Amino acid sequence: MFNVKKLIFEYLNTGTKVSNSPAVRQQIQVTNLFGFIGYTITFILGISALQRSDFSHNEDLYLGIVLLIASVLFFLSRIILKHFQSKNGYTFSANLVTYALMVLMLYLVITGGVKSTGPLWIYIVPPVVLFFGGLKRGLIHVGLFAVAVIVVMWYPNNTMLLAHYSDEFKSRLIYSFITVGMLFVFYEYSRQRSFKILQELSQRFEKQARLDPLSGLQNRRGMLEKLEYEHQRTLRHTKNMTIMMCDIDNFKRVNDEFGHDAGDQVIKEVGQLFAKGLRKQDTVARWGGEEFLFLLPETTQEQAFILAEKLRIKVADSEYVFGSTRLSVTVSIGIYQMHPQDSLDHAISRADTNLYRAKTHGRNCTVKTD
Ligand SMILES: Nc1nc2c(ncn2[C@@H]2O[C@H](COP(=O)(O)OP(=O)(O)OP(=O)(O)O)[C@@H](O)[C@H]2O)c(=O)[nH]1
Repeated sequence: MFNVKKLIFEYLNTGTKVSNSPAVRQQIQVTNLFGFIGYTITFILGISALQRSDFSHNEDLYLGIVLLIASVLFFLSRIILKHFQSKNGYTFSANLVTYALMVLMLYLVITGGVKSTGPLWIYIVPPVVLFFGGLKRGLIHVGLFAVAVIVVMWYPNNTMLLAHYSDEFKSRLIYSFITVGMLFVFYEYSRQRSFKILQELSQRFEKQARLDPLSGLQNRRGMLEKLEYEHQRTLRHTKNMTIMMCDIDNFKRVNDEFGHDAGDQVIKEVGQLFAKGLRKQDTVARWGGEEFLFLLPETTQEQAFILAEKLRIKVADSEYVFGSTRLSVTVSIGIYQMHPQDSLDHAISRADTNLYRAKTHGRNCTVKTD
């Protein structure tokens, strides 16, 4: 079945794969839309100008030819975008539309188009060039275009004009063009600013959604994403990967004896101590309550054991100060080195089993699979 909706969707999204940025993707969609409107309208107007001209040498013939050339250039921009699905392809395509449009508009101003109505089309220049070129380049293009129109219209003795315009028409045209241009510049500036603020906010929320507010470490969600990524990488490159599950011992007692706030402080400090003791490629996350999960890429369980013992001793040797209270805690750690056939759930549960064994061995110790 002929699916019009799908066809339109595919048409508008041609070339959008070149970028993950919603702003750039939107820009490409508008380029596609403008390209379509551009080449169909110029094509229709071009054909009707040719028909009017009866193919004899008059203004309509030239107008028709210029409009058809513009139509071909707009169509070409789409072909470039489709075949060179890259950032350079998009830039080239957008520049082609921008310059073809500006030259066409200037031609309409010079010749007057149909019965001197040609200049009325110039108002489409500001929105199109600002959208395609962005604020800075767009502003330069609008400015250059306005200067070109002024030069053409006010050149001594109207030497550059083929059409006749009254002085009132020329001045009103340029004033209104500058007003419309400035409004679009302001609109584009506000649009870009709002977009930037929204993007920053969304990035901040995205980051926060992966962080544990108490310890500042990754939370379960952030860690699961990292685990998934590392797991895939390890499988692809047949590398070692070890995980460690760690739990603060008798933590209930810390809460009961010193209060929940003191317990929170201990979780935070132990977390920071862990984070400081790791290499850049390792990750530690607060997995839940007083539990931490370590992800150690390219590490065997023997290497992990050395690290775990170092961290365990560091925690035990540290003093945690809460007001006038000084307390110490210990941790138990379960290690598991992943095998290629292991699922993540299986690996985590095996690390958990080793942690349980550490607890039953009297706590404050590290257990790996024998
Ligand atoms: N202060 C504080 N306490 C928490 C937090 N999350 C969990 N807890 C407490 O941690 C304690 C964990 O207790 P248990 O699971 O019995 O384990 P435990 O006392 O550490 O004993 P073992 O694990 O067997 O060594 C509970 O009292 C929880 O309320 C937290 O975010 N802050």
